[in-house]
Amino acid sequence: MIRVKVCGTTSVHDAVLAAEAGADALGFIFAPVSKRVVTPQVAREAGLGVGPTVARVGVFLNQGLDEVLRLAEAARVGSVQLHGLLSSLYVEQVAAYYPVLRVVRPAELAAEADVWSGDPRVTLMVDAPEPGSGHALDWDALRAAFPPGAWLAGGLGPANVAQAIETLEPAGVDAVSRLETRPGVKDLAAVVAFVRAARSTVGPSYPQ
Ligand SMILES: O=C(O)c1ccccc1N[C@@H]1O[C@H](COP(=O)(O)O)[C@@H](O)[C@H]1O
Repeated sequence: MIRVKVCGTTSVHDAVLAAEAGADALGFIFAPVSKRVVTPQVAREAGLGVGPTVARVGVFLNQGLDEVLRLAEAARVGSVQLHGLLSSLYVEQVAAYYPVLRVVRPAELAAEADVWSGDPRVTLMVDAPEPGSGHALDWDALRAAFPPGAWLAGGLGPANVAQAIETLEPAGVDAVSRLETRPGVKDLAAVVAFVRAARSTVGPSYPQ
């Protein structure tokens, strides 16, 4: 079944709404440059508010290893999502502590898929070059290179997520900017519609 992640959660209130809407995972952005940055304390409280079945993911952009591990621990997230220009060694070091969603641009996909193929600690997520911008990718152009088991992000929302899933059969989808009334504040109707639209698809045809 397709996994649905709602990213950019900045309050306990929005975390609970997304969980009740059926999200499998919530993303908490710890990149200081983001308009959706959240403190580890709020992320931790939000995690306690949604119960044990909703995964919590810490999201980072070009941040040092110590900072990633410190914030992830303080927030009690279960996995981390790594954006940016990062060496394989760095990703390995983080993966020694947390399962990693390694975010790559379409141009980097083939090389990164080679590096991480068969490594259960690292799952690829394909996103637009500027994370959190709401720009959708050209899914048809990605079709040949999209690896089984990879996740998809980039400009996904209620109106296009089903089409994206049907085209690429990702293992999971992730969105933020099309699910907001303003940066960092969730639009409940959009979150509900996004989860529903993603679930309306049949999901990946390969074994998970
Ligand atoms: O949204 C942000 O501000 C952000 C900042 C730093 C790293 C990641 C960020 N968001 C991620 O962007 C993608 C897709 O966003 P969108 O749906 O296209 O707006 C998603 O993976 C977010 O986790």
